[in-house]
Amino acid sequence: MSANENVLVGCIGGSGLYHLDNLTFVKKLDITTPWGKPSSPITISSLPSGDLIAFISRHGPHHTITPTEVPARANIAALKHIGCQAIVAFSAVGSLREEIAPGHFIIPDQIIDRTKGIREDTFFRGEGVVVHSMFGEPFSRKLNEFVAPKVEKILAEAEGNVKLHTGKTVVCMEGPAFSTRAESLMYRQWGGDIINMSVIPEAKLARECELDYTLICTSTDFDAWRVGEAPVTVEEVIKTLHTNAGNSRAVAAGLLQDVHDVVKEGKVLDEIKGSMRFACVTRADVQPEAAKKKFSYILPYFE
Ligand SMILES: CSC[C@H]1O[C@H](OP(=O)(O)O)[C@H](O)[C@@H]1O
Ligand SMILES: Nc1ncnc2[nH]cnc12
Repeated sequence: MSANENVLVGCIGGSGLYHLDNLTFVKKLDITTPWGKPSSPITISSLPSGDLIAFISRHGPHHTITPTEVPARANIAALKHIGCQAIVAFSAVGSLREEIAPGHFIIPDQIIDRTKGIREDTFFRGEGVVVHSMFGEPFSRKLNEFVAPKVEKILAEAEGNVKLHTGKTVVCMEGPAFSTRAESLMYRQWGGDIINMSVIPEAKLARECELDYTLICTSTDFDAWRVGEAPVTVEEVIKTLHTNAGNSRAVAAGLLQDVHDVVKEGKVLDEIKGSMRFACVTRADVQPEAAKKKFSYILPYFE
């Protein structure tokens, strides 16, 4: 790669966001990880400065992968393996709150996991090695705090003066069907503010790889909780998806250089980097060699 240096920042695009703007294409990487192939080839592009950014389309370039089937382990492992230290992911979400209107942006800081246990949500299962990552704060607090004011400023300058909400809780459901009214109302009582189908296991796997992970969400609908109004449909989601994707591209274009720079300086990494060093309960001398080799793809402690 005609690199200024490594690819330090990975970007994952969600529904409606299948490419980024204001970048110069460098190459596509067709990687196979020990956990299979990512959702899409990884597009490596350069920012105007020459610094490199990696991009993966979560549901594939033509949206052919369901939320349950997203190869999240391969996506995260591939980004880690090529040198990424931080991930800026995007997601289209439903709103569980009156004040979060379609079109608004949200950077959540908590997750309620309502997936059904059918997704591969850890690198450490079936390998004879027991690892427990810390996940009390599922997003990178420092990266969230770094990006929020920048996103707010970019949105204030964008058409429509789009609002940004921070400090919210995202519910992650299995799908693919949307929630029932009863579920939607229950999520509100639980403290959920927005809902999607993709933050789990992405956030867990990013943590297992010691990646700083932030999720920039765009609201597309009011889910199913508003009594007297029709529950969400794909038709409704698609109505706002296009505008939201345009705004997400503007956010990415205005944000990624700053994220790259702060990651390069090591400023946002001091909490999560190193967090897996003592997460393994299984003694090194009883860890199977094959497992160690596999894990060395994503973490230095198994080398
Ligand atoms: C198209 S509506 C449901 C779908 O949209 C969101 O995808 P993503 O998070 O990748 O933007 C949501 O999580 C569901 O997968
Ligand atoms: N209402 C909703 N529920 C789950 N995921 C979504 N993505 C966009 N809107 C959604």
